Amino acid sequence: MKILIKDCYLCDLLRDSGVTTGDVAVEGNRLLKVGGEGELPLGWKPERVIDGKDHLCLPGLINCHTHAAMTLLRSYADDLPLMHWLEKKIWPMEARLTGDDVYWGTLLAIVEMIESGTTTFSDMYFFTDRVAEAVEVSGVRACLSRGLIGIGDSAEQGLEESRELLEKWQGAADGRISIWLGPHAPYTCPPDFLDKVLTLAQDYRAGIHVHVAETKDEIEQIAREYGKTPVAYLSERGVFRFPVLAAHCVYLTEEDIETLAAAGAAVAHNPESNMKLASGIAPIPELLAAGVTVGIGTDGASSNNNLDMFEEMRTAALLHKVNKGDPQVLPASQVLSMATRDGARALRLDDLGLLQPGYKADLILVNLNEAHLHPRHNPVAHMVYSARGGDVETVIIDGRIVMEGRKILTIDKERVLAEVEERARRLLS
Ligand SMILES: N[C@@H](CCSC[C@H]1O[C@@H](n2cnc3c(=O)[nH]cnc32)[C@H](O)[C@@H]1O)C(=O)O
Ligand SMILES: [Zn+2]
Repeated sequence: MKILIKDCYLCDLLRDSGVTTGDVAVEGNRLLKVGGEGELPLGWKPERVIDGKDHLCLPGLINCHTHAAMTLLRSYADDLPLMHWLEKKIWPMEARLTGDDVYWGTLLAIVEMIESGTTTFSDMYFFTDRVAEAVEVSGVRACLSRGLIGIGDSAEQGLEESRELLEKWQGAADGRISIWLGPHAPYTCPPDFLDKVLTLAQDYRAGIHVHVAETKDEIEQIAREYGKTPVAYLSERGVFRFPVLAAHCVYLTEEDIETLAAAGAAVAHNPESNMKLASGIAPIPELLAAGVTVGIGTDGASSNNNLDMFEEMRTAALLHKVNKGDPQVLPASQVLSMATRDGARALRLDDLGLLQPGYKADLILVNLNEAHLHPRHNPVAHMVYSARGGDVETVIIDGRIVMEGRKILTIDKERVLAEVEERARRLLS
């Protein structure tokens, strides 16, 4: 479809040159014209015109790390440290989830994400074929991995399911779905199991999405078992020969940071999950200084407890300022870039995360007609420090209008809420 958004505010994150106003033209799933950049062919006529006045147009936000269906476990187990939370609460409950539960829980997450301006998410969960179905019907973009745990009896099954996903879903839904491999963490993936994961990565040229160095416990456990850091353990197995998305990276040595930088690995920073589980503070300024690509993620809704990337941006900025005792750390434009352009790079999605002609048409319109977004001294800073997910008015993904006037057009939201309520009740009984 040909869409013209008229007279919106635009910011150029590439040049950080402030905010201008102009039109945005979309044709098919691509941006054709953005403000003064790009050309409309002679006689080009839009099929849809959207009034962009008093709205800021941004690239869709990219949630680099989540477990979407964990919306089902939102506030089921709070105020616990990671290992206790996982082993005593979450994993026993997850063992009861069915494929249908995961489908509806994922749809709930997608509703929440679209309503708060997220157009792409990177997921690690199970029943991933059902996650893919939810992505397909909802119109969102996603990188999906089947979480792989190498201890216990589901190890081989997880590998087999990953192979099936790579065969069936890689590039599916008009290219909106990518499949990654998801070895859960160093402490759940012994060396011989990691080797099998890497063989699969080699065969299918797939990337690796893994939790790394999340807690002090993990550092101690991996040191006890292997005499090295989690990053060194993964490195020695050859994990960093592949595209890597490393979630958390809270505890890193200088050498670990060098390893990540040299390998071109990307980090998914999840400040709210790290704060809520009291895991610690990731050395994000150090990673950025070393040239590592850092995206932002919410982690699952059971350790956050929402999927609002506006909140996550604000938390990221504030956390590192107070931690370093330096308000100049992580300025707003850099944080917005982490949630858009850098997120796209972390997920190895080309032509995404910037408003530039030729890029994929994933964009959001944020309504600036709210008290907390006035006056408009600096709309970019507003996005990080003042805006909320609920300010997002319109969402376009892959050139398709997925939400307009805050109404989601692809999913029956009432049905999703009802299904999830009923399933959550059954899970507890
Ligand atoms: N449990 C699955 C495989 C793992 S999927 C990804 C897993 O990561 C878990 N998870 C969620 N948040 C975190 C976190 O912050 N750190 C480590 N694991 C997490 C989540 O509960 C889920 O079990 C199975 O039975 O096959
Ligand atoms: Zn996680």
